Amino acid sequence: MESITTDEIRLQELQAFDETKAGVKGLVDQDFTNIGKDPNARQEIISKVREASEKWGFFQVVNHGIPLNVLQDMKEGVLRFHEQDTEVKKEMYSRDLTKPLVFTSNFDLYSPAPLNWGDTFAWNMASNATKPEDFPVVCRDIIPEYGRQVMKLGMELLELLSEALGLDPNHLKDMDCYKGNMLLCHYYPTCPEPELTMGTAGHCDPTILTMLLQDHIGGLQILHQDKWIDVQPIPEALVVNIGDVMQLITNDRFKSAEHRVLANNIAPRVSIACFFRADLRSQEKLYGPIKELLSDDNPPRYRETTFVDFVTYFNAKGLDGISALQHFKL
Ligand SMILES: O=C(O)CCC(=O)C(=O)O
Ligand SMILES: [Fe+2]
Repeated sequence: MESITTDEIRLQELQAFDETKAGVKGLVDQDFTNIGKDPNARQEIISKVREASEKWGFFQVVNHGIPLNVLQDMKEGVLRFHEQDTEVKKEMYSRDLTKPLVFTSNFDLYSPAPLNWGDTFAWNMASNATKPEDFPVVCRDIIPEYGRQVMKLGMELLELLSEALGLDPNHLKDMDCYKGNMLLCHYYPTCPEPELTMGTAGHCDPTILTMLLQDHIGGLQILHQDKWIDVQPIPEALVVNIGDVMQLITNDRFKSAEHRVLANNIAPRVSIACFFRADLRSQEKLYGPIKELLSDDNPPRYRETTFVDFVTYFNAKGLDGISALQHFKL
């Protein structure tokens, strides 16, 4: 099996935090040197991934093999895109998120939920309709390069997560959990009255998993045991969170963690989310609790759905604070 051979991976569990300040105090730092060379090291990573996915639904990965300069260039490229003149950006403006490349604002503009303070440039990575010259000139090289690297790392993670569930390493990949991936390049402008709104209101992701690169500004928080906890920026880290569809197919074993982004009046913030999901154009594949994980003591808690039905329901509902999973419960 292909595995990480040269790069160390350390997972930083969001484990110890200062409850009084509701911030992450000491991240427990696990050194995963030799993941590819040493089977014991790999097993140790798998057990850390399992623990974090069951308990938090969130973890940060460092020494993952994506070079720091690629992460840096990506954040700068996305900032350059969003800081262009509106006249330039409006060429790409659309509310149709199925297009290969779109610039949009408030995906849930017409839903009843409150509006969020942010814009997004989205790339449907699976669409082979995107030609290199279609990418905006200010980030033409870095977006596909980052996309390639984050996909590669994500495929490794799908293997680790499959193994963490006691399944064959290829199980999640064989379920096509990556064939409709989307890269969401967010920009949260400085907000004059941040107490009146949110960058992104509390939500879980309509994904299998999400891999997020955030800049140094901060504002991302996760809800854990009724407290909002800051996910402090680490320049070389990627934040991984379990999505709703992963919670559904693991029959609640892995947790889809609610998270939000605060608006701020200090500086604009950039983040890039890679949504791992199945191809939304496919109406055939059904996603329900994985049979191998079920037993008499663990009967299915959700009905089967197509990925597109899940996402359509999620988008129509908007970020109203109610889990989309409720709708799919048996
Ligand atoms: O901007 C962030 O840090 C998070 C974005 C997010 O939650 C999302 O794209 O689903
Ligand atoms: Fe999210």
